[in-house]
Amino acid sequence: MTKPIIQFKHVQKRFGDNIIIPDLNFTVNQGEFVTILGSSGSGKTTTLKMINGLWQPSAGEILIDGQQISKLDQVKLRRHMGYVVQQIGLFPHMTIAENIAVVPKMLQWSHSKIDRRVKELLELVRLEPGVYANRYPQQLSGGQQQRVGVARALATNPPYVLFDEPFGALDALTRSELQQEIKRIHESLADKTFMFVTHDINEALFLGQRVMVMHKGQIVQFASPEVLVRHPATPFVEELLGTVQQNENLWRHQHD
Ligand SMILES: Nc1ncnc2c1ncn2[C@@H]1O[C@H](COP(=O)(O)OP(=O)(O)OP(=O)(O)O)[C@@H](O)[C@H]1O
Repeated sequence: MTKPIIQFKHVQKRFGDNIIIPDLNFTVNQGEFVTILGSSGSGKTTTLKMINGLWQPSAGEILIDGQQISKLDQVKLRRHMGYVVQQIGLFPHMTIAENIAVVPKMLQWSHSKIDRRVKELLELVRLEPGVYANRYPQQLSGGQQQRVGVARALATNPPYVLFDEPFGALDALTRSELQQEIKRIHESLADKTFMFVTHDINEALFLGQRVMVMHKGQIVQFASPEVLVRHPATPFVEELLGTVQQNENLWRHQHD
């Protein structure tokens, strides 16, 4: 059965006089993998930041698991949401194991519980614990550091994980590997809700069970990849999909 887990009801966000998001309405169900796709400045990051309570909406309401976000304890809320960003933000003076263990330590988990969890997470993101646990971030490649970022976000087993362009700075091959990993991880963890911001349409279509297309602070289409490709709702979506086709044509042409 589908259970609404993140709901936006007439959400507006303004910075000063600037209305960035005029009236946002959507529902994400428990266990879904939703990608948010849109041009630069369309409000993707702002939407994610309102989900984890980093920013408050200027009007309207956001419900997390049926409860108004404004009434929830903000620290607890953030601990229930993993957050993975492009600038991973690993602490350079801490080992990989220590980086993953930051929040569990704050929550005063026992040493043995932390050790077990770190090992489990490193295995989940396919970094051999014996090799990587005691290394420092600068001894890892960009892709490996992103894997640590994912492990850290999952450390306390949060029901929601938010991703903000996590693979934006990686080369195409590493990016594609990590996309497959993140899809596998979502499938292997029952009932986790993933929301993933990207401006790469291929990434959005590959990862998302549904894709939310944003333009100028509004949702122009929120549908499965199949529906999006077959029935683009607006000329903007058509244009986005057209860029994929153009790239393919270019690639084919070059290899003819
Ligand atoms: N703290 C802020 N103060 C004022 N304006 C802001 C602030 N944060 C974001 N904005 C504006 O809000 C709009 C949406 O920004 P947001 O970061 O959500 O876009 P985005 O879709 O994530 O873009 P990108 O893909 O470039 O990261 C932009 O026009 C941005 O300039």
